[in-house]
Amino acid sequence: MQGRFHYYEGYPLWKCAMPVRVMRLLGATHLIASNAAGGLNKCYKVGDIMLIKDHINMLGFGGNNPLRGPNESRFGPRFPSMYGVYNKNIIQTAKRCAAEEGWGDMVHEGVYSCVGGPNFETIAELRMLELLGADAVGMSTAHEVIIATHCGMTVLAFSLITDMCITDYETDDDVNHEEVLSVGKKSEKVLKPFVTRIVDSIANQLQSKSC
Ligand SMILES: O=P(O)(O)O[C@H]1O[C@H](CO)[C@@H](O)[C@H]1O
Ligand SMILES: Nc1nc2[nH]cnc2c(=O)[nH]1
Repeated sequence: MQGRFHYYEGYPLWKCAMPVRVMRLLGATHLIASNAAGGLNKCYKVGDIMLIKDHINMLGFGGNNPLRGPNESRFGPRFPSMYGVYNKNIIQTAKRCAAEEGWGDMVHEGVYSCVGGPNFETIAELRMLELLGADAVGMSTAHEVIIATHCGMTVLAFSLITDMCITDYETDDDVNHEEVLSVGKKSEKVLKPFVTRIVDSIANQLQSKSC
């Protein structure tokens, strides 16, 4: 997909995530999701990549979930497990691909927190997310991953850290969407070969399994 639908645009979550079900029906078995996110982990730098090992779905705490409503059992069960959603083998594959390209130092593993947006978070909200164990924050991905997991897809997701979240009141720094877009654009030269390598590697693994 080029781009995605967001909750803040006014769509319900099931609609934001519907393209994932379409891809599944077309035969896709794996979802590779990417996003732009603000870095909460102080070890991260702008332009780094965070392989998502787990998420905190802030929208879900309030009962807003893409699976809300009658369960479509042709896709999956009513109460899907969310343990091991982010496939550990593929995370290792992605790390290996990064190391082979010499990008090992800029690739981390962390927890993504999904908020509703469209406003960026307050400093107090960011501090809370940090306390909860989040390493990065954004306004997407969790609902797509829930839908992919429900219908049995294998998931890799990663965040491009486009800005570092501000968690102190003594700064004049600010966050803005232009910065997010510009870091995204600049990182294309890393992200394209990174994803291509991962896809090749997954395809090779699948092929050798089927032999
Ligand atoms: O998560 P993606 O769609 O990559 O984009 C992130 O960047 C936008 C904010 O600048 C928000 O849409 C946020 O979710
Ligand atoms: N703080 C913050 N930075 C971002 N960069 C991209 N998305 C986000 C977000 O949701 N919050």
